[in-house]
Amino acid sequence: MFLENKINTKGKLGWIEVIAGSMFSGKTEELLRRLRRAKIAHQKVEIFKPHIDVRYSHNQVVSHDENSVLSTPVESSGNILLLCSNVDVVGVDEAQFFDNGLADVCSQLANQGIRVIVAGLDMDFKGKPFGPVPALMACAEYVTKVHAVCMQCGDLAHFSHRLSTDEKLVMLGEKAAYEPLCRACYCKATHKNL
Ligand SMILES: Nc1ncnc2c1ncn2[C@@H]1O[C@H](COP(=O)(O)OP(=O)(O)O)[C@@H](O)[C@H]1O
Ligand SMILES: Cc1cn([C@H]2C[C@H](O)[C@@H](COP(=O)(O)O)O2)c(=O)[nH]c1=O
Ligand SMILES: [Zn+2]
Repeated sequence: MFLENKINTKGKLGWIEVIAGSMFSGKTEELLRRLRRAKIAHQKVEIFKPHIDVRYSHNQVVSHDENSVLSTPVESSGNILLLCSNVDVVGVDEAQFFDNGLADVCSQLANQGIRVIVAGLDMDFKGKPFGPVPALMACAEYVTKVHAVCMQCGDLAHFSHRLSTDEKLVMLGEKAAYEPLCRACYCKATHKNL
């Protein structure tokens, strides 16, 4: 389990944590757990999500188990910088939907002494790196890869298999639209060779 350092000990800078994995792997729950602990420690926390993520709520980060926290929807990563004065911890969910400036924004926040915790899909439904998440994983001090349970065989899953033939990169949805699969079951489902 991830245990946090103390914020800003002896004038040190902040840092970046990334929580990445497939759909249903517990990214949002882990993000909410870390943010809850920061609030218990009386740290000032701000939470952001991309404005296009209206799946459960316009202004809340919500997990598949319906745990939630208020958040600010933003149109671009640059808005996060503008909205982060006097903050100890910044949380970002659904990072895959942000622009490629997100890694730079998170680095700037960390350089200002802020702890930045980012959650997002590392791969899209085709198994390709998704948006700014891979770059963030490269810049982060701490990367936690979480896994779902494969809906076909029960192994660890790290692919998000789309159940429709829709080819759009961005298609919001949950269980009716996607299933988490392990590598073997994903290859079988998408007719890729092992
Ligand atoms: N196939 C699955 N594997 C793991 N968890 C699942 C699965 N299907 C539903 N869940 C539920 O989803 C929860 C994780 O939700 P959430 O944190 O929102 O995931 P993520 O943000 O990674 O999509 C789990 O605690 C579990 O109750
Ligand atoms: C794989 C994949 C997913 N999406 C969408 C589907 C959901 O709305 C979110 C992921 O949410 P979660 O909190 O990780 O469950 O992303 C997409 O638009 N395109 C994709 O390829
Ligand atoms: Zn499987």
